[in-house]
Amino acid sequence: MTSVAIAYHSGYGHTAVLASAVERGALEAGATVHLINVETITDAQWELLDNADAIVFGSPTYMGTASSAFHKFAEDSSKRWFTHSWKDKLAAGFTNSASKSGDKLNTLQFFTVLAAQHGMHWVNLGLHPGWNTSEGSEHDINRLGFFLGAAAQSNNDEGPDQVHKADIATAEHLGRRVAETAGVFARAAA
Ligand SMILES: Cc1cc2nc3c(=O)[nH]c(=O)nc-3n(C[C@H](O)[C@H](O)[C@H](O)COP(=O)(O)O)c2cc1C
Repeated sequence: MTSVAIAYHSGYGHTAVLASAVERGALEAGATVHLINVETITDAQWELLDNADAIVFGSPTYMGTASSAFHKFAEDSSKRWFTHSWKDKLAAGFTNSASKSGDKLNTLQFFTVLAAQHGMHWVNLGLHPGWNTSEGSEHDINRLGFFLGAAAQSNNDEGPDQVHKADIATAEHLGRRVAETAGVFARAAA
């Protein structure tokens, strides 16, 4: 069985809803999943990351990049960088912000650079863009048309219970895809 860890931060709960969706998707695909809030990460949870086949990074987009709590986690991960202990794990990512764009791409790109610094292999979203034809709608999966990872948009005046269903479905897809890809890598290595 493959192991997927989700290392995420959420200041106000919206990104946490997406983290749970990634978890559901990975569970559906048969992985063992560990959901880890990086703001309160413990030594035991660092070990779960060390033992995972894949780590999915998740953060809200704050001021055009990942949150400061996520950046602290990224800096703290430099201890693993020294020993290359996350090398050849899979990595993927998701983010959420109030605006349709909101500069979320920069957050996903930051995750890819973090993954590359660790020598990890990036798993992209693997979906065509939704909501980009006359017959498309905001209910399409991948409605915001990202490729690098799962991106969500949550209105500033609504709570986590209103996170868009299409964005939740997109995050579930990412979880499934990461778990399935981890299975492919595990079989190839066996
Ligand atoms: C400090 C701060 C900076 C933000 N910067 C952005 C931004 O750059 N782009 C954007 O679209 N939304 C921005 N937002 C809105 C958040 O991304 C949005 O409220 C998101 O749903 C918060 O996720 P969370 O509930 O998981 O913390 C910002 C919010 C805060 C608190």
